[in-house]
Amino acid sequence: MQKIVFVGAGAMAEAIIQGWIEQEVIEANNIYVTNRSNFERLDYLSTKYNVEVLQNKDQLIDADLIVLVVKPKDGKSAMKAIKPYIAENTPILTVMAGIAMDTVSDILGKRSIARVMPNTSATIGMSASGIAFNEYVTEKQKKQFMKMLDAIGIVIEVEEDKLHAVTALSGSGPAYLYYMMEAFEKAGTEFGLPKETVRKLMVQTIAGSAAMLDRVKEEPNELRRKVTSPGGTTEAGIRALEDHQFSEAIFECIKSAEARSRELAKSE
Ligand SMILES: NC(=O)C1=CN([C@@H]2O[C@H](COP(=O)(O)OP(=O)(O)OC[C@H]3O[C@@H](n4cnc5c(N)ncnc54)[C@H](OP(=O)(O)O)[C@@H]3O)[C@@H](O)[C@H]2O)C=CC1
Ligand SMILES: O=C(O)[C@@H]1CCC=N1
Repeated sequence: MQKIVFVGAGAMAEAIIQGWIEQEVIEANNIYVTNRSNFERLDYLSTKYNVEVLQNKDQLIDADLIVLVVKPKDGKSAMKAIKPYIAENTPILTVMAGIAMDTVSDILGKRSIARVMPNTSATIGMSASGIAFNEYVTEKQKKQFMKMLDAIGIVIEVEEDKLHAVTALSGSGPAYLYYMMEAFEKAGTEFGLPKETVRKLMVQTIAGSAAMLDRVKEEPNELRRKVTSPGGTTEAGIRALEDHQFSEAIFECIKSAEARSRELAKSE
């Protein structure tokens, strides 16, 4: 990849840019960034990561890849604005939640399109991404896309329709876990521990539990059973979670996010 242009320069663009640079997917000076109007933000990215700022749209013509990473509501206008300047066969990687690849090709023309749902842990090479491809993506391009996404975490190919579920689970997922951390920190400090102590204990507990699930190949309920002594503390804690409909709350969380992703797809 010689030249990648990011259309959109917000949180997710930065996460991917940082990940690609750190994982040496592409050299910083081959990455170009553009946005709608926030020039300070472009300055910040160019100073922090040594990426180039797109000076005018004529520079889109020789891009090897265009990454669309604007909010879904801005997707159509962003695509219409670049359409007259891009080459006929430049592949597109769209990171926009809820916008179908058909919508992208309706505006930008028939071409190779990959649609990915990463998450912000791409920043540290730990994204969990789902990806779908349209019919114009060649096997060679598919391999290239998979390699690029693999460099910033793990990537799993799914049918495009299933990206709504991926968005609800792993796209939004970091926010749920940060929300849970906020609750642990609030509870832990109320019981007399310094916030920093609670953070260290819980970060390690979450990382350790995730690593156990990944490595020991046992089901979550089996691992849970091994922690739960009859009549002990864990049992008391789990009972309180059940009393407060923990499983139902998680189900509603995923259901609401998945439904919202579908709504966004309809409204765009
Ligand atoms: N944040 C996350 O955790 C994840 C986000 N996503 C998806 O990534 C996309 C971007 O999200 P995020 O980075 O959080 O959003 P941000 O609001 O942080 O960034 C949006 C960017 O889009 C730019 N923009 C808006 N309109 C245009 C336009 N017409 N032309 C060029 N650039 C434009 C904005 O520029 P300006 O500031 O100048 O207005 C800004 O740089 C969304 O579709 C989201 O669904 C996917 C997975 C995870
Ligand atoms: O909240 C959102 O809409 C985006 C998609 C996944 C994470 N953030």
